[in-house]
Amino acid sequence: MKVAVLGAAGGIGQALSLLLKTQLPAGSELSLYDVAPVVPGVAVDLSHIPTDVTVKGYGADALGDALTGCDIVIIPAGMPRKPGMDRADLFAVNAGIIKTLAEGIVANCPKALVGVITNPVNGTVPIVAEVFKKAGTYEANRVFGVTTLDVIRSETFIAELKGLSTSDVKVPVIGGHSGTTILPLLSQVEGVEFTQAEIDALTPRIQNAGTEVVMAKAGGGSATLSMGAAAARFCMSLVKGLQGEDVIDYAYVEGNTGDATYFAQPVRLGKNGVEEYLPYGELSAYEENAKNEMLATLNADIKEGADFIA
Ligand SMILES: NC(=O)c1ccc[n+]([C@@H]2O[C@H](COP(=O)([O-])OP(=O)(O)OC[C@H]3O[C@@H](n4cnc5c(N)ncnc54)[C@H](O)[C@@H]3O)[C@@H](O)[C@H]2O)c1
Ligand SMILES: O=C(O)C[C@H](O)C(=O)O
Repeated sequence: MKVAVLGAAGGIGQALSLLLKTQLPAGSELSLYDVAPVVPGVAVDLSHIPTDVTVKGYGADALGDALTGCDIVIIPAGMPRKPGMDRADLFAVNAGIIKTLAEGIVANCPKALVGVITNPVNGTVPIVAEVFKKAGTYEANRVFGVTTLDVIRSETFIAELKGLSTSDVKVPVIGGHSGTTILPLLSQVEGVEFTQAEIDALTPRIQNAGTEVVMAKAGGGSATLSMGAAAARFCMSLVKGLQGEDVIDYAYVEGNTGDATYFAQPVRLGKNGVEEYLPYGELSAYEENAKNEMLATLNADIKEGADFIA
C-alpha cells in the first residue's frame, strides 16, 4: 500500500503523517510531498519511529516520484484561514494548487483514491473532478472531500453534552464543509434525545467549530491536530476498504442524493473506493428545512470550482 500526503510539511500534513506512520499496515510506503524545503526533514524525523512503514520525503520538483504507484492520495496542501476570513476566501489561492496537484495525479497514479482536505472543500473537490474528466480519468467513486472533522466534532460535542463516552456516539453529517452547508443529523443519533433548545445550540456550534479554532488560534491558522486525527481516520477507512473490509463512512462525493452534484452522504467503501452510495435516511422537519436553505450556497460553491477548470 502506497499512501501520499500532499502538503505533508504543514500543520495538518505533519499530524496526519505521524498518525499514518503508526497506523498504516506493515509494509506500507508513506510518501510525503510539499513545496516547503523542510519536507525531507519531516520524512527523516518520522522514519525514526519504529513501525513497519517506510517514509520518503519529496520536494517541490519531485511530485511525479511522490505519486508514482500510489493507492491513496490525501491532500492537505494550501492556505488556511485567518480570523475574519470565510473558507470561500481561500479559493483564489488554493484553486490553482489543487489543479496542479490533480494534474500530477492524472499523470502518475490515475487509479488512486483521492481525499481532498484543502479548503474550500465544496469547490476544491469539483476542481479535482473536472481535471480528471478533462484527462478522461475521472471515476466518481475514487474522489472524496474529507468531511470527517465535522463528524468527529459532532461526536465530541454530543458526548460532552450528554455525559456519554465518545465511542458510543455516532453522528451522520451530510451536505458540504462550510457554515450552514454542514448539516449534522441530530435526529438520527441513536440512543440520544435532544430538546429543540439543544438542537438550536448544537447545530450552529458544529457548523461554526472551524471558526471557533480559527479565533482561538488568533491568526496562527485553523484546525490542524483534530484535522490530522480526522484525516487519519478517513484514510484508514479507505485503506480497510482497499484491503477488502466492508466499511461505511461519510464523505463529500459526487453521489446520488439528488440534492447537489457533490454532497456528503454515507458510502460503502471497498476495493474501488465507493462501492455503494447509501441513503442518508429520514430528516426531521428542522433538518429538511436546513438542507433546503443551504443548497443555494452549496451549488454556488460547486459551480465556482467546476467553472475554474471549464
Ligand atoms: N477539510 C477540512 O475539514 C479542513 C480542516 C482544516 C483545514 N483544512 C484546510 O487544509 C489546508 C491546509 O491547512 P494547514 O493548517 O495544514 O495549512 P499549513 O499552512 O500549515 O500547511 C499547508 C502546507 O501546504 C503546502 N503547500 C502549499 N502549496 C503547495 C503545493 N503546490 N504543493 C504541495 N504543498 C503545498 C505548504 O508548504 C504547507 O506546508 C487549508 O486549506 C485549510 O483550510 C481543511
Ligand atoms: O475552519 C477552517 O477554515 C478549517 C476547517 O475547514 C475546519 O473546519 O476547521
